[in-house]
Amino acid sequence: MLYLASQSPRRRDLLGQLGVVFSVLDVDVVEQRAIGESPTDYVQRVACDKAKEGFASLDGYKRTAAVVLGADTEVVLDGDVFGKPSDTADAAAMLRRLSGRTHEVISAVWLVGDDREAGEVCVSKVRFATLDDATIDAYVASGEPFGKAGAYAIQGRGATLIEYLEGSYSGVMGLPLFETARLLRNFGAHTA
Ligand SMILES: Cc1cn([C@H]2C[C@H](O)[C@@H](COP(=O)(O)OP(=O)(O)OP(=O)(O)O)O2)c(=O)[nH]c1=O
Repeated sequence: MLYLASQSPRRRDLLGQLGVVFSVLDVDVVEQRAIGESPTDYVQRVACDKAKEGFASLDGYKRTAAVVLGADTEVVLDGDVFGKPSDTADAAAMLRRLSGRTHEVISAVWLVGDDREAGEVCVSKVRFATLDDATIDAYVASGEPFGKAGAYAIQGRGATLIEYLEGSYSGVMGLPLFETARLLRNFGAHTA
């Protein structure tokens, strides 16, 4: 049985696109980058922690045949990791920094089974248009930035801020589907 350890509605929709049957587990992992931890190591670790916490939440008898998927997505600019904005000012500050620049979006997917684990990382580049204060304020006021790494959603109005994307659209949205499908296949997890 495949489980998705995530509260993100985007990840549910994206995993559904693969045609796999899965159940959702609610996990609540503390996302805190350790001192000296690289952005990639951090994203991988958090994805792995989510999958492990999901696996640990299963009743013992369900664990034998279980595969739990955890994922994490962060926006990285100049070595700084932008997670989900804490408030309006934080969201506006992130968008001001992303304005007119190219940043990376790192997404990791991790699978944890009874006695094994495997993961993949996907890095995409996103180029933002130069944004004036009025555009930033209006976008923040729309509410869309909240709950999204880097304070934008490529799948929403945020698309109007993006000049180009080099990489994986689904990866920026939170679950890189090419990598996820390959991982599930290699893991021997059932796909329909
Ligand atoms: C950059 C970007 C991020 N996001 C979202 C994907 C993730 O849901 C979120 C990054 O936060 P995450 O911590 O990766 O995920 P989450 O807290 O939403 O869900 P969970 O930990 O329960 O799996 O940002 C978009 O929806 N669109 C985008 O363009």
